[in-house]
Amino acid sequence: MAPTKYTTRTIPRISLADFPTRLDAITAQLLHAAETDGFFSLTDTEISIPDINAIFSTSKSFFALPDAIKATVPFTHANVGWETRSQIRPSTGVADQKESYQLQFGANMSGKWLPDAALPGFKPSAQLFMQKAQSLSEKLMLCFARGLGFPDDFFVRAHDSSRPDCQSVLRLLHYFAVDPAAGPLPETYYRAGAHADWDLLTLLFQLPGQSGLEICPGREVVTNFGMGDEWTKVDFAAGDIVCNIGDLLMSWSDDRFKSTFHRVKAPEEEGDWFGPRYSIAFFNQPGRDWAGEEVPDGYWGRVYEGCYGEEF
Ligand SMILES: O=C(O)CCC(=O)C(=O)O
Ligand SMILES: [Fe+2]
Repeated sequence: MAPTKYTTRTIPRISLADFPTRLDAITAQLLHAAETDGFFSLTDTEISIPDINAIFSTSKSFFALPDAIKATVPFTHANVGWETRSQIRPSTGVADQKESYQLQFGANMSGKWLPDAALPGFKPSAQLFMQKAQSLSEKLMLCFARGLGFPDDFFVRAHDSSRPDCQSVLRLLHYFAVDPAAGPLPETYYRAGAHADWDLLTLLFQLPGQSGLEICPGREVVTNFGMGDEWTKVDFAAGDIVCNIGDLLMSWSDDRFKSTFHRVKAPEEEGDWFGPRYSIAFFNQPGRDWAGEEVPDGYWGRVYEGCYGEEF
């Protein structure tokens, strides 16, 4: 594989400490990050390192099950369930080298939880973490709504997790180990091929040492999916939550905020992480019945078509 060209970009690290009293300052920092590289990391959030460790051990216990059991909760296009080596990215034309299990809050999960006997405690642990991710996301939604001059609860209502048709997703991810002795990997082998997320906003939980996440901001992309452009390895401290703007917030902000290409590169160079890689994404996606009726006057004409809940 042609070696990747790397460049340094500073990914802002934003503290959410004293959120209610520092709301304006935090909003200004979030807006700056959203307007530049579209990626930032959060520290001092309500999600603690023990919370993150707990969900990673819950996730690992799921992936350790035999495929025959995981296959009893198969992926469907409602974006729930388990898949393995099946997500084909337009950037690579082949499936990502991973398995994932997608969980939602609402009716789409019917039949997609394993029975408790198969994995005791999995469902309450996952649901508790989803509530925490939702609550943190709502803080960011408030800031972005203010920044855009929308009503404070504009994004929160569209992404309300109590809507029966809420589409937000917790995605547990497991990228397979690579044997460094097995020789060079095929050119198309990525753990996750380059893509932008199509949601409002993504929270990414990563384990220190399990590198691979890289970004390439859209305004600097001149080759297909940025494959030949300069990438930046995402660095983060233990407990930090890496966040990125999705296509929906880019469109709702009239392109002011940037949805950025990112990928998980296959390990190939010294210093890369060849072992199994676990990560967790929380995708904020509007309820299927949300139809944009709450967009403030004067704003709607500038927002792209095709960003109603049903179309996601
Ligand atoms: O695993 C990661 O670090 C990134 C995952 C990701 O970008 C995605 O699932 O959309
Ligand atoms: Fe992504």
